[in-house]
Amino acid sequence: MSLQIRNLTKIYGQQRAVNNISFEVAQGEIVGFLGPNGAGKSTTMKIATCFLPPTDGHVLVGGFDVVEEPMQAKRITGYLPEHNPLYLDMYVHEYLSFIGKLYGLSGTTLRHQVSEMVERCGLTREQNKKIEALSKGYRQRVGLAQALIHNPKVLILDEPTSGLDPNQLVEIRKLIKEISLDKTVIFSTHIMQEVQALCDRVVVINRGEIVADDTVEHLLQKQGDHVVVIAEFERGVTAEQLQSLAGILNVQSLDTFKFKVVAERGMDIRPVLFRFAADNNLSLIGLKQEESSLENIFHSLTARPSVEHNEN
Ligand SMILES: Nc1ncnc2c1ncn2[C@@H]1O[C@H](COP(=O)(O)OP(=O)(O)OP(=O)(O)O)[C@@H](O)[C@H]1O
Repeated sequence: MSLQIRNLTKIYGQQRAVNNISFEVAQGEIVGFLGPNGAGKSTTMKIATCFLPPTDGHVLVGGFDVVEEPMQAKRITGYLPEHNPLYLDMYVHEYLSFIGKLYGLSGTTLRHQVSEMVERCGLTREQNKKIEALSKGYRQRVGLAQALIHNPKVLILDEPTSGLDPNQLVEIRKLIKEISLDKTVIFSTHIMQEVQALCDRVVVINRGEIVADDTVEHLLQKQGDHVVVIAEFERGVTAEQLQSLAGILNVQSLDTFKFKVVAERGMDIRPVLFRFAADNNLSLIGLKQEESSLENIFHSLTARPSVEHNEN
C-alpha cells in the first residue's frame, strides 16, 4: 500500500508551513524524510496520519483520502509521533493492550498481537514495568510497538531515533529495518548515517518545499560531478580573486579568509590554489578536498537562511 502526497499545503495563521508538495512512497519502500528544523516534516506527517487537516491538497494512504476516509486510512497506518507521547502511569503490557483495543482488536487476536510486539520490539523483560520506569530507548521501543500493534501496512515515524545513545540508536535502527520488510515506511531524521543505513530513497524538504526526491545513490553521484576543496589563507584574499582562477566554477566564503571552492569533476584544483598563493606571496594554511557525503548534499540543498513565508 502506497502513501501519496498530492499538492499538499498547510498554512498556520500567517505561515505557509508546507507549500504545495507532492511525492509518493511506494509499497515496500523505506523513504527518509529530511529537512532542517521547521522545514515542515512533522506537519506533513500529522496530516498524513489524520491529526491535522490540510489547508489544500490531498494525502492518500493505501488509496484512502485522509480527509474523506480517515477511519479506513487510520486502520492501515502506524504512527510514531515526534516526542513519543505515552501514558507514563500505565504498564507496558497494559498500554499496548489499551492501544490494541482502540484499533478494535480483542480476545485472542489482541493477546497475540501484544505478545508478538513485546517480543519483536525487545520488551519481554520490561513488559511488566510502568512506562515511567523505562529508559528513553525502551520508551522508544514501546512507541514503535504501539505503532505496530494493529499490523499496519504503512508506517509513519517522526524522528524515531532522536535522543538515543549510540548503542540504542543501532538497535532501534535494526528494529526499524526488520519491521519494515513488508511495509511502506516514511521516517524523518536529522541523522545522515541513518538514511544511508535504512533508506531506499530520500525526500528533502526545505522551508515547506521539496528540494530533492531521489535515491541515496543518485544524490551521491550527483554531488560527485563536482570537486569541492576547502581552502584557508592567512590573510588578504577575496572570493572574487579565487573565482577568476581557471577551472573554478564557484567560490563560497565560509569565514574571513576561508572558502569552499567548487570545480568540475576530474580536475584537481589544489595545485592551482597553491600556485595562486605562491604567486601572490600568500600563506595557504589549509587545503582539503571534501569527500562527497549526504551531509554535504543536505547542506547545499538547505543552506539558504531560514526565512519564514508569510501570507501577505
Ligand atoms: N501548531 C502550529 N501553529 C503554528 N505554527 C506551527 C504549528 N506547528 C508547526 N508550526 C510551524 O510550522 C513550521 C514547520 O514546522 P514542523 O514542526 O512541521 O517542522 P519540522 O520539519 O518537523 O521541524 P523539526 O525538525 O524541528 O521537528 C515551523 O515554522 C513551525 O514553527
